[in-house]
Amino acid sequence: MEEYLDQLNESQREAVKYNEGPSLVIAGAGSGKTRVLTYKIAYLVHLGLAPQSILALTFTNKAAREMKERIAKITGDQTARRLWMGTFHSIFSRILRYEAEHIGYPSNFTIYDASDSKSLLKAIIKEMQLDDKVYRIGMIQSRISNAKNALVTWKAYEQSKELMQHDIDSKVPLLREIYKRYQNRCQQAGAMDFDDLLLQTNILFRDHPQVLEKYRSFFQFVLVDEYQDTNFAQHLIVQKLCEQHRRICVVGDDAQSIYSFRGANIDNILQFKNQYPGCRIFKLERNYRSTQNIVNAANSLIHKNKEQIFKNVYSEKEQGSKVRVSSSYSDYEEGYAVAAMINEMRMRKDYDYSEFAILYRTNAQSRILEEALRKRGIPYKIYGGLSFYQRKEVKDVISYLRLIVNPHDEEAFKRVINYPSRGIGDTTVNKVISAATENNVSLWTVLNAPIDYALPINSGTAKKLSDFREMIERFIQENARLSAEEMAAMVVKESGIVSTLFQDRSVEGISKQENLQELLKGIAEFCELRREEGVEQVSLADFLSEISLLTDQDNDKDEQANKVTMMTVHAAKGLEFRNVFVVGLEEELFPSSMSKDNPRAVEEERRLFYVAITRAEENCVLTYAKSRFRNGQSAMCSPSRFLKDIDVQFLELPADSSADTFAAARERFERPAFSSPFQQPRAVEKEEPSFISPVAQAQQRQRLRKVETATSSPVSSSAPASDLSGLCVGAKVRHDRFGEGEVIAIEGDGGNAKATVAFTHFGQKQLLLKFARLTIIK
Ligand SMILES: Nc1ncnc2c1ncn2[C@@H]1O[C@H](COP(=O)(O)OP(=O)(O)OP(=O)(O)O)[C@@H](O)[C@H]1O
Ligand SMILES: [Mg+2]
Repeated sequence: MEEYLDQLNESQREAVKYNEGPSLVIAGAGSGKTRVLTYKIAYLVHLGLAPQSILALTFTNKAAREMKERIAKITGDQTARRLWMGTFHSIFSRILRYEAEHIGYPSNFTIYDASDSKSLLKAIIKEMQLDDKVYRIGMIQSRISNAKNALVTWKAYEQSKELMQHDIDSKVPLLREIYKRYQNRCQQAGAMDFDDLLLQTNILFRDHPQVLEKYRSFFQFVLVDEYQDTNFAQHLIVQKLCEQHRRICVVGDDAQSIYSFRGANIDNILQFKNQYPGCRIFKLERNYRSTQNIVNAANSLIHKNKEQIFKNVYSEKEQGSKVRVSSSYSDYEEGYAVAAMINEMRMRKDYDYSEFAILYRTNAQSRILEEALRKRGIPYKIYGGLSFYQRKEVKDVISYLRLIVNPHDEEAFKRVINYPSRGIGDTTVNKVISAATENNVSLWTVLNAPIDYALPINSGTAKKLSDFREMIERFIQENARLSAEEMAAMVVKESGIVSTLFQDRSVEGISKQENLQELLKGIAEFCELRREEGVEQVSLADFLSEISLLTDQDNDKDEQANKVTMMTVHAAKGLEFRNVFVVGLEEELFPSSMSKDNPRAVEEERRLFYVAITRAEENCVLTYAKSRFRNGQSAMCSPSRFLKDIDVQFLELPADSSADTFAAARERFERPAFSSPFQQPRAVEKEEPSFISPVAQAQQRQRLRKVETATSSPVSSSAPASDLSGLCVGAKVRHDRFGEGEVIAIEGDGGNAKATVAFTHFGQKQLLLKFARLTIIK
């Protein structure tokens, strides 16, 4: 019965079978940590532990799903389904729904997503008449979030002298008042934001020992994946559940701790053995994911970090290709080069598109890459960015559904009170909000008794408000007997959404209609799935709680599709692909400009790069561009310092830089910024991406030209190389991308002729005339 354990190596098997106390598996990427966790769960079930008494916490819903599928293969479906397995947020939101009454929330509480929180904060800052350039939403949101993840409630915040001083020093003395109002408003609306799910669980366990006791004895075994990225709030929940029975197993890798900006604390894993004296520590050394070259390249990189637990990681797979470094002239060319390489690699070996991933540091990089893939006809899917449920037309419908389940939901209320337009203007809505705030009640409560709350409105407006209220009440009544899909169909019809949306015959309008249909289809499929699981009446509340916790990594509408995956490195944690491109390896981008001067932050960026490289099984390509369009202008960039951290013997460098010249460039990088060869104004020299065969290069050049003539993107031009015979120093010229400027020097001749031009908006650039496509204007 235990033959599945043969699929593990000796150290993994030992870690799985150890069952005499707390254990920690700490090991490098790809060494089978997640696999150990998965098999350990199956093993525990075989030992006789009831599956519902096992709690397994993962970093994404996707990881939980994959683990469950794997376990189901060993233990059977029925068993796997009963496990408590999911992200911290999804598991504890479930528990909070059962226990909501203890902490003053309704069990049908709404979960505010980041944009709901933002919208509420915006409203509060406006009501308090604060300057939103000083009280910047993003900053306020992250400071409140950090406070919550450190378990600082608004009351504790208000009483803390240190925090008060910190706020005064950073010129936002009223932050604590914002936090207080925000929290009160969430409470009035019966809503929790993501961070509340962890904070409120902690409050629940702290203030209600009998509840804690119940879950302590309920969860007989607790397992946590990616433990290095837990924050204080998560860490404490786990500790509370396990400190008595000590049946806990966590796995992680300090070298992959990449979420400190969200309060993750690497000490949680480093201190584990002190917290659970006598705990067994298992180390796994063999990497099963990647070729030797990839593992060695990643090792040589991470060893540059000062703070780390030393680990020996090796691969017994083939040596494989070296990690390739490719440079491009610009971010646009980087995109084309990646697309060309994907096609080339597919020609050489029969890879599916789904076996490629493009990883970037920031979501903003995806647009240019997408454009390049689209032009090459390469199918792709993007994780993160604006998810389906964030699109306006989809979120509008969802807001109706949220209001039906919880009519006190303020953000949902504000979205739909005048959508579709029913003549209820902002002035009226603001009156409702003021009355609600003054009386500490929800907007819905005011709507139900406008006279009691002395709402200053005329009879016409009063009628419109009461029509809206009646409609929502009717929906609420129907919701008691209809399924989620029937309810959604009724809402879009009777609220007037369908007739409003379907009047719009523009391309945009049609795409909105399609999204609406897609949403209805999604709800129907969800109901169908639940019915198959035996749920008779699938409620709206079920559907909403399912979608409210989808994370960036869960955009799996076309998970099975044969498409290239595009995502941030953060989102790629724990995943693996045969071929990985890590793009934008430039200073100011990777490491990011925010981290570059802070040694600890640079170490975290280096860990992030380590995560990126170690996703690759067979091929890993690292690319950088020499110029990139950022903040409205094209700027020169230098290759990332991390490229020189990798031992050169595991790299294949660009054709334009032999190992030596590359090393020289890297050395120069250490000197003042302007001395880097890549920062000199060598702007428009074209360079082909490296290591593509000459034939492919020629084809690519031809295709690039075709693409350039076919598009109107800022980098391209439809003008053929111009007649520059009259070009002289002092001439006024126009360039497609850089605009107007004056020639200040000309040197070289024939194909090598270059002009130095001082552009009005882009500064001085040296241009290779055969490519530059300048027009003389004076
Ligand atoms: N003993 C083994 N035999 C065969 N394949 C294995 C073995 N152990 C792990 N693998 C495979 O190696 C790959 C990496 O394993 P896994 O994802 O569990 O590593 P990990 O340590 O969790 O990596 P990460 O640090 O990136 O999360 C997976 O494809 C896994 O199935
Ligand atoms: Mg893993």
